[in-house]
Amino acid sequence: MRIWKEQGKIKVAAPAKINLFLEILGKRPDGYHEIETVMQEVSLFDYIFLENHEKGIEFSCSNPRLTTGEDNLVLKAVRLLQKESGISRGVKIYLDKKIPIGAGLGGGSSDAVATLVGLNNLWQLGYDEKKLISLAGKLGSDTPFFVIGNTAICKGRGEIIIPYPLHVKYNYVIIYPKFEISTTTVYENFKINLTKNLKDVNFFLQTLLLGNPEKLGAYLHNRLEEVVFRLYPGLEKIKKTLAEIDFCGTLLSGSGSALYGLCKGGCDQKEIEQTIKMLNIGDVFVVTSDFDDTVKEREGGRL
Ligand SMILES: C[C@](O)(CO)[C@H](O)COP(=O)(O)OP(=O)(O)OC[C@H]1O[C@@H](n2ccc(N)nc2=O)[C@H](O)[C@@H]1O
Ligand SMILES: Nc1ncnc2c1ncn2[C@@H]1O[C@H](COP(=O)(O)OP(=O)(O)OP(=O)(O)O)[C@@H](O)[C@H]1O
Repeated sequence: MRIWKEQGKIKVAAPAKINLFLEILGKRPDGYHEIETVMQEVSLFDYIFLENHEKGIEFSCSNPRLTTGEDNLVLKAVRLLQKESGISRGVKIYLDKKIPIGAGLGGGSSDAVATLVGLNNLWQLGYDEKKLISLAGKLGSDTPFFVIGNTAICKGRGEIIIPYPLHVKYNYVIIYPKFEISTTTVYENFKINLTKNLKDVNFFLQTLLLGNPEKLGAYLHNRLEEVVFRLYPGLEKIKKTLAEIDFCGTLLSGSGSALYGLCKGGCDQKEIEQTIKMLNIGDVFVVTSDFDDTVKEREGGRL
């Protein structure tokens, strides 16, 4: 999370994530699926602005299509912290929504963690990373990852985080076909086939460390693709169209609907962006895995 003060308000940048690898190991007694996934933060952000407010909780959002009721993950995070800390002080929150909704990019989960981090600072709670991870785990399966961010292996239902710091940079182009997919629906329709040859995350991780996209492309893996493409055949067509573009590999992120292409070293991302925009298959986002200094400066450092 990148957090800083701007005009007396606390501003938190909430990054999106993509899944570079996702394997489903089985179904758990609690109804969730046991997964092994490699998540990567990318430079596409929502922004959360927080300031003290004497009149209770005031929440607004730049995207009118997104609920600002109690079912918004930002408010779920506020309620959780109020209960946990016993603080009933008011707060005014504005969500500048840029991450596509229901896209498999973790936007809601990232906003929830950005709210936890922002309030931890505003209310001077002094919660450490371990505490924030535990709180985030109460808000969803993808949420704990965003406390650590960068690159991480996530296990369990996704709440067990193993940081996997990379010192190499990869560039991606994300395509959002402008429709939401329910994560619940996807998992409910997934058919556990235990005979299927499960992919080995360790081999993927060794390749990831090399920093060679030409090598990594063939090892991108998302076990949810088969069920998502069965439910939404149009997405498989988009993936095939993207495969004709000069990427090292293309993959669905999470439960979709967003797909992404892994760019070759030294490729012209802006040119690729223009090419895809002409295909008119969705919104296009050019992103990177390494928020270099300019991005950090633009997004702010830690308070
Ligand atoms: C698809 C991924 O985005 C990959 O990163 C995540 O696994 C989903 O994470 P998430 O959106 O935070 O998921 P949650 O909001 O916790 O769960 C939504 C629904 O997805 C299903 N679910 C989620 C995670 C998981 N490991 N197994 C599941 O079966 C459950 O039906 C759950 O009710
Ligand atoms: N702050 C929020 N931002 C986005 N979606 C939110 C938010 N709060 C609640 N939601 C709801 O959560 C659902 C999933 O939103 P989100 O954008 O996180 O999906 P996603 O990117 O597919 O997430 P994941 O990759 O974790 O499955 C949507 O139905 C949306 O209405």
